[in-house]
Amino acid sequence: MSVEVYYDDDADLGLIQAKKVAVIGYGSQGHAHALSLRDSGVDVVIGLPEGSKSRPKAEEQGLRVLTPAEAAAEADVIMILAPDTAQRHIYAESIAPNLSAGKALFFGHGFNIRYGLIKPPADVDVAMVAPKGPGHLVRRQYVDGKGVPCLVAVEQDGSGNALALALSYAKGIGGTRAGVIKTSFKEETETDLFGEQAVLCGGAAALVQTGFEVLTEAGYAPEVAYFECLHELKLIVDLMYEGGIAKMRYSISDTAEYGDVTRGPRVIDGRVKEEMRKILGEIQSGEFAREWVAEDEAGRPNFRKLQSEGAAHPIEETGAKLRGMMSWVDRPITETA
Ligand SMILES: NC(=O)C1=CN([C@@H]2O[C@H](COP(=O)(O)OP(=O)(O)OC[C@H]3O[C@@H](n4cnc5c(N)ncnc54)[C@H](OP(=O)(O)O)[C@@H]3O)[C@@H](O)[C@H]2O)C=CC1
Ligand SMILES: CC[C@](O)(C(C)=O)C(=O)O
Ligand SMILES: [Mg+2]
Ligand SMILES: [Mg+2]
Repeated sequence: MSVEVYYDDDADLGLIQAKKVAVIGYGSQGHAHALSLRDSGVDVVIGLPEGSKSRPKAEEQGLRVLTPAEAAAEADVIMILAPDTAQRHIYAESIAPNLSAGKALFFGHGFNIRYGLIKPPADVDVAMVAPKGPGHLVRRQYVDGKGVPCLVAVEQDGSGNALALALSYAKGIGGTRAGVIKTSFKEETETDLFGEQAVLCGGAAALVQTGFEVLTEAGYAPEVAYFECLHELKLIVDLMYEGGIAKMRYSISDTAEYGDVTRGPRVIDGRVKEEMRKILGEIQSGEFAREWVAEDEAGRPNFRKLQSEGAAHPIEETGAKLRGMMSWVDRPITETA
Protein backbone atom coordinates (compact mmCIF):
# COMPACT_ATOMS: atom_id res chain seq x y z
CA MET A 1 0.00 0.00 0.00
CA SER A 2 1.61 3.28 -1.06
CA VAL A 3 1.19 6.46 0.97
CA GLU A 4 1.09 10.09 -0.11
CA VAL A 5 4.03 12.14 1.17
CA TYR A 6 3.90 15.93 0.94
CA TYR A 7 6.85 18.34 0.96
CA ASP A 8 7.24 22.14 1.07
CA ASP A 9 6.23 22.60 -2.57
CA ASP A 10 2.96 20.71 -1.97
CA ALA A 11 1.77 23.08 0.76
CA ASP A 12 0.61 26.71 0.56
CA LEU A 13 1.67 28.60 3.69
CA GLY A 14 -0.70 31.42 2.68
CA LEU A 15 -3.73 29.36 3.72
CA ILE A 16 -2.79 29.24 7.40
CA GLN A 17 -1.36 32.78 7.29
CA ALA A 18 -4.84 33.96 6.32
CA LYS A 19 -6.39 32.42 9.47
CA LYS A 20 -6.26 33.19 13.16
CA VAL A 21 -4.99 30.10 15.01
CA ALA A 22 -5.75 29.35 18.68
CA VAL A 23 -3.27 26.93 20.23
CA ILE A 24 -4.92 25.46 23.34
CA GLY A 25 -2.12 24.41 25.71
CA TYR A 26 1.50 25.55 25.82
CA GLY A 27 3.43 22.43 26.81
CA SER A 28 5.75 20.25 24.77
CA GLN A 29 3.80 20.48 21.50
CA GLY A 30 1.89 23.69 22.19
CA HIS A 31 4.94 25.91 22.57
CA ALA A 32 6.58 24.37 19.49
CA HIS A 33 3.54 24.88 17.26
CA ALA A 34 2.77 28.35 18.56
CA LEU A 35 6.31 29.74 18.27
CA SER A 36 7.01 28.18 14.89
CA LEU A 37 3.65 29.26 13.44
CA ARG A 38 4.32 32.78 14.67
CA ASP A 39 7.79 32.71 13.11
CA SER A 40 6.11 31.53 9.89
CA GLY A 41 3.96 34.66 9.82
CA VAL A 42 0.77 33.22 11.33
CA ASP A 43 -1.52 35.12 13.72
CA VAL A 44 -1.47 32.95 16.85
CA VAL A 45 -3.27 33.26 20.18
CA ILE A 46 -2.77 30.89 23.13
CA GLY A 47 -5.64 29.43 25.16
CA LEU A 48 -4.80 28.59 28.80
CA PRO A 49 -6.85 28.64 31.99
CA GLU A 50 -6.31 31.49 34.46
CA GLY A 51 -3.62 30.27 36.85
CA SER A 52 -2.01 27.86 34.37
CA LYS A 53 1.72 27.55 35.05
CA SER A 54 2.30 27.75 31.28
CA ARG A 55 0.92 31.30 31.08
CA PRO A 56 4.14 33.13 32.06
CA LYS A 57 6.18 31.04 29.58
CA ALA A 58 3.91 32.02 26.68
CA GLU A 59 3.72 35.64 27.74
CA GLU A 60 7.53 35.85 28.06
CA GLN A 61 7.67 34.86 24.40
CA GLY A 62 5.42 37.79 23.51
CA LEU A 63 2.41 35.61 22.75
CA ARG A 64 -1.10 36.81 23.52
CA VAL A 65 -2.73 34.53 26.11
CA LEU A 66 -6.49 34.28 26.63
CA THR A 67 -8.68 31.68 28.30
CA PRO A 68 -9.40 28.63 26.12
CA ALA A 69 -12.97 29.87 25.52
CA GLU A 70 -11.84 33.37 24.52
CA ALA A 71 -9.14 31.99 22.24
CA ALA A 72 -11.56 29.55 20.60
CA ALA A 73 -14.10 32.32 20.08
CA GLU A 74 -11.55 34.52 18.25
CA ALA A 75 -9.94 31.83 16.12
CA ASP A 76 -10.70 30.27 12.73
CA VAL A 77 -8.47 27.25 13.49
CA ILE A 78 -8.45 25.75 17.00
CA MET A 79 -5.54 23.37 17.66
CA ILE A 80 -5.96 21.37 20.89
CA LEU A 81 -2.55 20.65 22.44
CA ALA A 82 -3.61 20.01 26.02
CA PRO A 83 -3.22 16.56 27.64
CA ASP A 84 -5.33 13.90 25.92
CA THR A 85 -7.29 13.18 29.12
CA ALA A 86 -8.18 16.88 29.55
CA GLN A 87 -9.27 17.49 25.97
CA ARG A 88 -12.88 16.28 26.19
CA HIS A 89 -13.53 18.58 29.17
CA ILE A 90 -11.88 21.57 27.44
CA TYR A 91 -13.88 20.80 24.31
CA ALA A 92 -17.22 20.61 26.15
CA GLU A 93 -16.66 23.67 28.33
CA SER A 94 -14.67 26.06 26.15
CA ILE A 95 -14.54 24.99 22.52
CA ALA A 96 -17.94 23.55 21.56
CA PRO A 97 -19.80 26.76 22.53
CA ASN A 98 -17.42 28.70 20.24
CA LEU A 99 -17.17 26.26 17.36
CA SER A 100 -19.33 27.90 14.72
CA ALA A 101 -19.80 26.53 11.20
CA GLY A 102 -16.79 26.97 8.93
CA LYS A 103 -14.19 26.82 11.70
CA ALA A 104 -11.54 24.12 11.89
CA LEU A 105 -10.76 21.93 14.89
CA PHE A 106 -7.22 20.51 14.79
CA PHE A 107 -5.51 17.84 16.90
CA GLY A 108 -1.87 16.83 17.42
CA HIS A 109 -2.90 13.24 18.19
CA GLY A 110 -6.11 11.39 17.35
CA PHE A 111 -6.93 9.85 20.76
CA ASN A 112 -10.14 11.77 21.51
CA ILE A 113 -11.62 11.40 18.04
CA ARG A 114 -10.56 7.75 17.59
CA TYR A 115 -12.13 6.71 20.88
CA GLY A 116 -15.26 8.86 20.48
CA LEU A 117 -14.53 11.16 23.44
CA ILE A 118 -15.07 14.29 21.34
CA LYS A 119 -17.82 14.45 18.72
CA PRO A 120 -17.62 17.73 16.75
CA PRO A 121 -20.55 19.05 14.70
CA ALA A 122 -20.63 18.14 11.00
CA ASP A 123 -20.20 21.70 9.69
CA VAL A 124 -16.59 22.17 10.89
CA ASP A 125 -13.31 20.81 9.55
CA VAL A 126 -11.72 18.21 11.82
CA ALA A 127 -8.09 17.51 11.00
CA MET A 128 -4.85 16.41 12.57
CA VAL A 129 -1.24 17.53 12.27
CA ALA A 130 0.75 15.06 14.37
CA PRO A 131 4.52 15.53 14.54
CA LYS A 132 6.42 12.27 14.84
CA GLY A 133 8.70 13.58 17.55
CA PRO A 134 8.81 15.29 20.96
CA GLY A 135 7.66 18.91 20.93
CA HIS A 136 10.92 20.38 22.16
CA LEU A 137 12.71 18.80 19.20
CA VAL A 138 9.92 19.92 16.83
CA ARG A 139 10.80 23.46 17.87
CA ARG A 140 14.59 22.91 17.87
CA GLN A 141 14.52 21.42 14.38
CA TYR A 142 12.36 24.27 13.05
CA VAL A 143 14.78 26.85 14.47
CA ASP A 144 17.71 24.94 12.93
CA GLY A 145 16.05 25.08 9.48
CA LYS A 146 15.07 21.41 9.62
CA GLY A 147 11.80 19.68 10.45
CA VAL A 148 10.19 16.72 12.19
CA PRO A 149 8.03 14.54 9.88
CA CYS A 150 4.29 14.81 10.53
CA LEU A 151 1.16 12.80 9.86
CA VAL A 152 -1.94 14.63 8.63
CA ALA A 153 -5.48 13.31 8.60
CA VAL A 154 -8.90 14.69 7.85
CA GLU A 155 -11.87 13.33 9.79
CA GLN A 156 -14.42 15.88 8.56
CA ASP A 157 -14.09 18.15 5.56
CA GLY A 158 -16.77 20.79 6.13
CA SER A 159 -14.96 23.40 4.01
CA GLY A 160 -13.78 21.05 1.25
CA ASN A 161 -10.29 22.44 1.91
CA ALA A 162 -9.31 20.71 5.16
CA LEU A 163 -6.36 18.74 3.78
CA ALA A 164 -4.79 21.82 2.15
CA LEU A 165 -5.24 23.75 5.43
CA ALA A 166 -3.66 20.94 7.47
CA LEU A 167 -0.71 20.79 5.06
CA SER A 168 -0.34 24.56 5.30
CA TYR A 169 -0.27 24.29 9.12
CA ALA A 170 2.27 21.47 8.89
CA LYS A 171 4.45 23.71 6.71
CA GLY A 172 4.19 26.44 9.36
CA ILE A 173 5.82 24.16 11.96
CA GLY A 174 8.48 22.79 9.61
CA GLY A 175 6.87 19.39 8.95
CA THR A 176 6.87 19.62 5.15
CA ARG A 177 10.65 20.18 5.19
CA ALA A 178 10.96 16.53 6.32
CA GLY A 179 7.84 14.98 4.77
CA VAL A 180 4.17 14.79 5.76
CA ILE A 181 2.22 11.56 5.31
CA LYS A 182 -1.54 11.51 4.84
CA THR A 183 -3.20 8.97 7.11
CA SER A 184 -6.40 8.52 9.14
CA PHE A 185 -7.15 9.36 12.79
CA LYS A 186 -7.45 5.62 13.41
CA GLU A 187 -4.05 4.75 11.93
CA GLU A 188 -2.24 7.65 13.64
CA THR A 189 -3.76 6.92 17.04
CA GLU A 190 -3.17 3.18 17.01
CA THR A 191 0.37 3.31 15.60
CA ASP A 192 1.39 6.22 17.84
CA LEU A 193 0.18 4.45 20.98
CA PHE A 194 1.82 1.21 19.89
CA GLY A 195 5.12 2.92 19.05
CA GLU A 196 5.38 4.78 22.36
CA GLN A 197 4.33 1.77 24.46
CA ALA A 198 6.16 -1.10 22.79
CA VAL A 199 9.22 0.44 21.13
CA LEU A 200 10.10 4.11 21.59
CA CYS A 201 9.40 4.76 25.26
CA GLY A 202 8.14 1.64 27.08
CA GLY A 203 10.23 -0.90 25.18
CA ALA A 204 13.40 1.21 25.01
CA ALA A 205 13.27 2.34 28.65
CA ALA A 206 12.68 -1.21 29.91
CA LEU A 207 15.50 -2.52 27.68
CA VAL A 208 17.94 0.08 29.01
CA GLN A 209 16.96 -0.37 32.69
CA THR A 210 17.09 -4.16 32.44
CA GLY A 211 20.52 -4.14 30.75
CA PHE A 212 21.80 -1.73 33.44
CA GLU A 213 20.39 -3.96 36.21
CA VAL A 214 21.95 -7.14 34.78
CA LEU A 215 25.40 -5.54 34.61
CA THR A 216 25.31 -3.81 38.02
CA GLU A 217 23.80 -6.85 39.78
CA ALA A 218 26.73 -8.85 38.34
CA GLY A 219 29.14 -6.44 40.05
CA TYR A 220 30.12 -4.13 37.19
CA ALA A 221 30.47 -0.40 37.87
CA PRO A 222 27.22 1.58 37.44
CA GLU A 223 29.14 4.22 35.45
CA VAL A 224 30.34 1.59 32.96
CA ALA A 225 26.85 0.09 32.78
CA TYR A 226 25.35 3.55 32.16
CA PHE A 227 27.67 4.34 29.27
CA GLU A 228 27.14 0.89 27.79
CA CYS A 229 23.34 0.66 28.06
CA LEU A 230 22.10 4.27 27.82
CA HIS A 231 24.64 6.83 26.61
CA GLU A 232 25.92 4.74 23.72
CA LEU A 233 22.38 3.85 22.67
CA LYS A 234 21.97 7.39 21.32
CA LEU A 235 25.13 7.06 19.25
CA ILE A 236 23.99 3.70 17.88
CA VAL A 237 20.48 5.06 17.15
CA ASP A 238 22.02 8.13 15.46
CA LEU A 239 23.54 5.77 12.90
CA MET A 240 20.20 3.98 12.43
CA TYR A 241 18.51 7.38 12.01
CA GLU A 242 21.03 8.37 9.34
CA GLY A 243 21.22 5.14 7.38
CA GLY A 244 19.05 2.46 8.89
CA ILE A 245 20.14 -0.64 10.78
CA ALA A 246 22.46 -1.35 7.81
CA LYS A 247 24.54 1.79 8.47
CA MET A 248 24.78 0.99 12.17
CA ARG A 249 26.00 -2.52 11.34
CA TYR A 250 28.51 -1.07 8.86
CA SER A 251 30.04 1.10 11.57
CA ILE A 252 30.23 -1.40 14.45
CA SER A 253 32.88 -4.12 14.73
CA ASP A 254 32.21 -7.53 13.22
CA THR A 255 32.38 -8.95 16.74
CA ALA A 256 29.52 -6.64 17.69
CA GLU A 257 27.61 -7.45 14.53
CA TYR A 258 27.91 -11.21 15.10
CA GLY A 259 26.68 -10.74 18.68
CA ASP A 260 23.88 -8.49 17.38
CA VAL A 261 22.45 -10.95 14.87
CA THR A 262 22.87 -14.05 17.07
CA ARG A 263 21.88 -12.62 20.50
CA GLY A 264 19.43 -9.82 19.64
CA PRO A 265 16.66 -12.25 18.61
CA ARG A 266 17.16 -14.13 21.92
CA VAL A 267 16.39 -10.93 23.84
CA ILE A 268 13.51 -9.79 21.66
CA ASP A 269 12.11 -13.27 21.12
CA GLY A 270 8.75 -14.79 20.18
CA ARG A 271 7.34 -14.12 23.63
CA VAL A 272 8.15 -10.41 23.32
CA LYS A 273 6.55 -10.30 19.88
CA GLU A 274 3.44 -12.03 21.24
CA GLU A 275 3.26 -9.45 24.07
CA MET A 276 3.60 -6.65 21.49
CA ARG A 277 0.64 -8.15 19.61
CA LYS A 278 -1.38 -8.18 22.85
CA ILE A 279 -0.51 -4.54 23.47
CA LEU A 280 -1.63 -3.66 19.94
CA GLY A 281 -4.88 -5.57 20.55
CA GLU A 282 -5.57 -3.55 23.73
CA ILE A 283 -5.08 -0.35 21.72
CA GLN A 284 -7.29 -1.50 18.84
CA SER A 285 -10.11 -2.69 21.12
CA GLY A 286 -10.12 0.53 23.15
CA GLU A 287 -9.07 -1.34 26.33
CA PHE A 288 -5.96 0.82 26.82
CA ALA A 289 -7.95 4.05 26.27
CA ARG A 290 -10.61 3.00 28.81
CA GLU A 291 -7.91 2.04 31.33
CA TRP A 292 -6.07 5.38 30.89
CA VAL A 293 -9.21 7.50 31.13
CA ALA A 294 -10.29 5.60 34.30
CA GLU A 295 -6.80 5.94 35.82
CA ASP A 296 -6.89 9.69 35.15
CA GLU A 297 -10.38 10.05 36.62
CA ALA A 298 -9.24 8.20 39.76
CA GLY A 299 -6.42 10.73 40.28
CA ARG A 300 -3.70 8.63 38.59
CA PRO A 301 -2.67 6.55 41.68
CA ASN A 302 -1.00 3.71 39.79
CA PHE A 303 0.62 6.08 37.27
CA ARG A 304 2.10 8.23 40.04
CA LYS A 305 3.47 5.17 41.86
CA LEU A 306 5.14 3.86 38.67
CA GLN A 307 6.49 7.34 37.85
CA SER A 308 8.12 7.53 41.32
CA GLU A 309 9.63 4.08 40.93
CA GLY A 310 11.09 5.04 37.55
CA ALA A 311 12.55 8.28 38.90
CA ALA A 312 14.16 6.36 41.79
CA HIS A 313 15.84 3.78 39.53
CA PRO A 314 19.61 3.79 40.20
CA ILE A 315 20.39 4.51 36.54
CA GLU A 316 19.01 8.07 37.03
CA GLU A 317 21.49 8.98 39.78
CA THR A 318 24.43 7.52 37.87
CA GLY A 319 23.35 9.28 34.68
CA ALA A 320 22.84 12.68 36.30
CA LYS A 321 26.39 12.60 37.65
CA LEU A 322 27.94 11.56 34.33
CA ARG A 323 25.90 13.94 32.18
CA GLY A 324 26.96 16.79 34.45
CA MET A 325 30.50 16.26 33.14
CA MET A 326 29.40 16.57 29.48
CA SER A 327 28.15 20.11 28.87
CA TRP A 328 27.00 19.27 25.33
CA VAL A 329 24.77 16.48 26.63
CA ASP A 330 23.27 18.14 29.70
CA ARG A 331 21.00 20.43 27.66
CA PRO A 332 18.08 22.00 29.54
CA ILE A 333 14.56 21.57 28.22
CA THR A 334 13.39 25.05 27.21
CA GLU A 335 10.20 26.59 25.88
CA THR A 336 12.08 29.67 24.76
CA ALA A 337 14.03 28.50 21.73
N1 LIG B 1 4.67 15.52 23.90
C1 LIG B 1 4.84 15.35 22.60
O1 LIG B 1 5.91 15.56 22.07
C2 LIG B 1 3.72 14.89 21.72
C3 LIG B 1 2.41 15.12 22.08
N2 LIG B 1 1.42 14.91 21.17
C4 LIG B 1 0.06 15.23 21.53
O2 LIG B 1 -0.02 16.64 21.77
C5 LIG B 1 -1.01 16.91 22.75
C6 LIG B 1 -0.39 17.72 23.88
O3 LIG B 1 0.56 16.91 24.54
P1 LIG B 1 1.85 17.54 25.26
O4 LIG B 1 2.41 18.64 24.42
O5 LIG B 1 2.71 16.39 25.63
O6 LIG B 1 1.20 18.16 26.57
P2 LIG B 1 1.94 18.81 27.83
O7 LIG B 1 1.53 18.03 29.02
O8 LIG B 1 3.40 19.00 27.56
O9 LIG B 1 1.29 20.26 27.90
C7 LIG B 1 -0.08 20.42 28.11
C8 LIG B 1 -0.43 21.89 28.10
O10 LIG B 1 -1.83 22.01 28.23
C9 LIG B 1 -2.10 22.89 29.28
N3 LIG B 1 -3.39 22.56 29.89
C10 LIG B 1 -3.66 21.69 30.89
N4 LIG B 1 -4.97 21.71 31.16
C11 LIG B 1 -5.52 22.62 30.30
C12 LIG B 1 -6.83 23.13 30.13
N5 LIG B 1 -7.85 22.68 30.87
N6 LIG B 1 -7.04 24.05 29.16
C13 LIG B 1 -6.02 24.50 28.40
N7 LIG B 1 -4.74 24.07 28.55
C14 LIG B 1 -4.52 23.14 29.49
C15 LIG B 1 -0.94 22.73 30.24
O11 LIG B 1 -0.86 23.86 31.10
P3 LIG B 1 -0.22 23.79 32.58
O12 LIG B 1 1.22 24.20 32.43
O13 LIG B 1 -0.98 24.77 33.38
O14 LIG B 1 -0.38 22.37 33.06
C16 LIG B 1 0.20 22.68 29.24
O15 LIG B 1 0.53 23.97 28.79
C17 LIG B 1 -1.58 15.55 23.17
O16 LIG B 1 -2.68 15.28 22.34
C18 LIG B 1 -0.43 14.58 22.83
O17 LIG B 1 -0.84 13.26 22.61
C19 LIG B 1 1.66 14.47 19.89
C20 LIG B 1 2.94 14.23 19.48
C21 LIG B 1 4.05 14.30 20.40
C1 LIG C 1 6.85 8.86 21.47
C2 LIG C 1 5.93 9.61 22.37
C3 LIG C 1 4.94 10.52 21.64
O1 LIG C 1 4.06 9.74 20.87
C4 LIG C 1 5.75 11.42 20.72
C5 LIG C 1 6.76 12.33 21.28
O2 LIG C 1 5.63 11.29 19.53
C6 LIG C 1 4.14 11.29 22.69
O3 LIG C 1 2.90 11.05 22.79
O4 LIG C 1 4.72 12.11 23.42
MG1 LIG D 1 4.20 10.07 18.84
MG1 LIG E 1 1.99 9.84 21.48
